[in-house]
Amino acid sequence: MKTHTDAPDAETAPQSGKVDFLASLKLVTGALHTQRGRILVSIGLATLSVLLEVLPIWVIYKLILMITSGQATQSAFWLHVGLMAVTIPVGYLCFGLATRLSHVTAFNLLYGLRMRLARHLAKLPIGYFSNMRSGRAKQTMISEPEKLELLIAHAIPEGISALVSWVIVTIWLFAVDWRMALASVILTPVSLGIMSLAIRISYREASAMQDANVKMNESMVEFLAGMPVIKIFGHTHLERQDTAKAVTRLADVQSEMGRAFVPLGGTFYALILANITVILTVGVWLLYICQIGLGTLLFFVILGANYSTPLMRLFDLFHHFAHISLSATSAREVLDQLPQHDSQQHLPITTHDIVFESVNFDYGGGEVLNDVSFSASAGTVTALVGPSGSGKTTLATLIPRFYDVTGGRITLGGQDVRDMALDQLMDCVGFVFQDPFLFTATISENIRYGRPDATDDEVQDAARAACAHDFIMALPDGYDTVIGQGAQLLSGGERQRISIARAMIKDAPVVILDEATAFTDPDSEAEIQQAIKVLTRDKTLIAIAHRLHTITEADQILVLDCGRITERGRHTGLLAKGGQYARLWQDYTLSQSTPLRQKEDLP
Ligand SMILES: Nc1ncnc2c1ncn2[C@@H]1O[C@H](COP(=O)(O)OP(=O)(O)OP(=O)(O)O)[C@@H](O)[C@H]1O
Repeated sequence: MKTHTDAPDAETAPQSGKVDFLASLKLVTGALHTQRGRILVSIGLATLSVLLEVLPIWVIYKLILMITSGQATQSAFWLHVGLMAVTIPVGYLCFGLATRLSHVTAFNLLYGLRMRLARHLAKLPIGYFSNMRSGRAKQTMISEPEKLELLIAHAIPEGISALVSWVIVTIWLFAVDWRMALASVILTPVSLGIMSLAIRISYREASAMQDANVKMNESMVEFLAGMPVIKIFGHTHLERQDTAKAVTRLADVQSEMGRAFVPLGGTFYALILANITVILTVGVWLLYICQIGLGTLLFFVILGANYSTPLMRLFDLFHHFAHISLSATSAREVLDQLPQHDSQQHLPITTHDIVFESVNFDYGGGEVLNDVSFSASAGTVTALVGPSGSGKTTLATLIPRFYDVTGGRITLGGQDVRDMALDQLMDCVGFVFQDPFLFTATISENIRYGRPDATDDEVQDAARAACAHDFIMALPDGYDTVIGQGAQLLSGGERQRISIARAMIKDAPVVILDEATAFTDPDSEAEIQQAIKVLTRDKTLIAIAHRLHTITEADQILVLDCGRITERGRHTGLLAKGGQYARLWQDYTLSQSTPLRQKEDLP
């Protein structure tokens, strides 16, 4: 029997630490062709803008030549001034248009990449997410793709135009006077050498920097999420938190990078500035020996001094490349994760019984379920009980394939759940989680999540059946009240009832309840039990229960211990047997009648 294994550990998967120089480009090449026209126009405009930037220097050179040779006329003077007056704003206009186009391209590609990541993540097995900390997830989805903006919006148009204009200007300089041109470029090989060393250092440090960044992100998210615990245990001093260590580590890595990088950057800029000294020395000497005129000297002083400006742009862009490539690598690694196997075959199912056949399962750290076999007939109630950690939730989550079994098989209506199309399986199964998750949306949108085409009346009927209608109507905007993070906060019991309403509206033939009444108060528990009876009428119900009085009428009770079924039967039969269930029941009834503090405990 084939098994479909879960994804590798997400904590390590997206962070290989290796820098693939072309990773960023490879990541977007598929989408780049859709934006090819925009990119080419943007590069063309950026190049034109750089050339228009140096054109006024040529105009000044021509003017000086005219004046020094006594050929200057008023009309020629105004023509040249007019040309300068046009080229400067046109150059800026071209640069503005190039930037606008490159940003539109970048945002389109980023949108596409994020959608690709989100769609791909939705296809990955749940195991991938349970190993992923929210700080890292945020980094992969939000911060890392953001860095590609620098590549697409700046590096491609500005980098390519800088390179092109640098080559053109070099040729131009040599065309005017090869000796002066040589003086202008003599320091360039040293500058390029320093640039390549700086890029190599930045590639070496980028990995440590990204790692420190991710750790700080994770730590910050945890720090904020754990604030109530931090406060109650008096750990509010940041110095005592791991967060402080993560922040310090990032600062250390940044300083280390600065220490390695700043001297190189400084030398690079100093050499660029030193260019003028060489040009002036050679130029004044050539002027002195009458080899060049004043116009040529001025031309080289102005153009030669600016000659390295494109190099400075490249230097600024290139030292970000390592970070961009690492971000692209981690996004690539997410996209390379194998999606959960989906047969995409809608198999014929006439009944909705669930059968576990010698099921084994482990999360990767030892067996959690061992040789579990049972059959839950359609329309019956199967209760799972057992000590904490015995594997009840794990067993239940295998049915909708949150994880795939590592041995044996699970069938629904006679079909292996792995052979069914995922959407068919999901249509068959409703799940009420122990800690229900509600989206930041209105209450009716949250309930309608169970069936998007449900009418308002159906949403209200489901809420009534889940005993949620009354408290919803008492909220400021009733069913239109926005709930979730940063909005109207609900109690645990209220959230649970909304999630029951959501499951009710889905009306799936198999329902799994993971301690669905855990947060309900005694007054509403009876009502919710009644609602659950309505929800699960004629359905195959698998219910995990710690509150054992809720499952006394179950058709079968499975007692789990250390991942094995140790007892099975009905409530009365299991009590009469006097085994593990009887002991659990005794402990449960005792805990229900024991006050938090006995009278004799009081001082
Ligand atoms: N995502 C996970 N990754 C690794 N181990 C896990 C994961 N979820 C649960 N486990 C382990 O599997 C075992 C069974 O856990 P499970 O949550 O299924 O037990 P349970 O009987 O439902 O417990 P409880 O009654 O406390 O909810 C435990 O040892 C637990 O630590």
